[in-house]
Amino acid sequence: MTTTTKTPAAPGPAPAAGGTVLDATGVTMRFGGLTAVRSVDLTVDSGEIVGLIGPNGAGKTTFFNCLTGLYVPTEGTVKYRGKVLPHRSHLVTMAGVARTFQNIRLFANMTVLENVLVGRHTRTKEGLWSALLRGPGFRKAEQDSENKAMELLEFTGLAAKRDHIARNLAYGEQRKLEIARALASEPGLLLLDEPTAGMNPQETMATQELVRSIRQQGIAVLVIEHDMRFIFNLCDRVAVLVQGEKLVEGTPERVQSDERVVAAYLGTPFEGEPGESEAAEVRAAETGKQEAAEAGQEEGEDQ
Ligand SMILES: Nc1ncnc2c1ncn2[C@@H]1O[C@H](COP(=O)(O)OP(=O)(O)OP(=O)(O)O)[C@@H](O)[C@H]1O
Repeated sequence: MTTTTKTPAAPGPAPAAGGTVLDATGVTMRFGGLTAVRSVDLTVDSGEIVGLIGPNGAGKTTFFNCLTGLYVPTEGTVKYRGKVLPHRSHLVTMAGVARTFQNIRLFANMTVLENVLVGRHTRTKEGLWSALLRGPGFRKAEQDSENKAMELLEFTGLAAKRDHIARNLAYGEQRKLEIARALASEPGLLLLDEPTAGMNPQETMATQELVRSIRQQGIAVLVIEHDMRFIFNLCDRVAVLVQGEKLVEGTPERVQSDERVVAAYLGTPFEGEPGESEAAEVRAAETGKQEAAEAGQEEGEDQ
């Protein structure tokens, strides 16, 4: 995979320097009796790449879904540039937050270019009548959109495949196309859900470079990924979710050396882990039983 940066697209207005782009406060998501995300606070600042990691089932994708209007959080608020985001995914995209999905969601039978053009629909102003009449305004808007889509295909290294059918692309290219399509909506914040899943090491490296280039375009990035090397090489800050709760947040160095994070990944309970108090009670009871049994055995031996 190659990342072409020579003709960088200019996706959307560059965010003002500094400041908070995303501000999620107390986000909780319950499904019946299951609390998938519990009171999570997370910010992403302008120009930042923030990583969200955690073991399988930790609640990462559920949290993304709460941020992007797919789920209405049971509690909590999500603000983008100081404004509460609506609970509708297309309105969230219009507000300036775009995302990719863990399971690639392309229009499989459409061309690469068409997929990116679909991503531009939130930014095109031409109405239904203009489209039906195909007047000069519509044709100009269409040409502008195509130019922008082509810039994004150059940017992601897919320009040569513009007329290929999406389903025929290699897996890594499909992931890049998802990113190009998300960028087409001119976001100020891009959420990537496992962008390197299924990629080989070269593709993963190229994706790392692509994400850096996206940041250079003035777009903040929040990324979920299981590939720790990718996360720790790329991110300015990393937050760790475990059983729906934010366990640790900090620089990659700090997170990497936190013994609670290591324990969470190895499946070893640690002090303060959700459910640890119950586990401690069970251990105490087990120890008590064992001591009683040993005492009984000693008594027997003494007799
Ligand atoms: N729509 C839903 N209805 C009921 N339970 C759900 C729903 N979505 C997610 N869950 C549950 O919420 C928990 C968190 O799932 P989620 O997919 O967010 O975790 P994750 O950290 O993204 O996991 P992975 O890394 O494996 O993708 C899991 O127990 C999951 O089964």
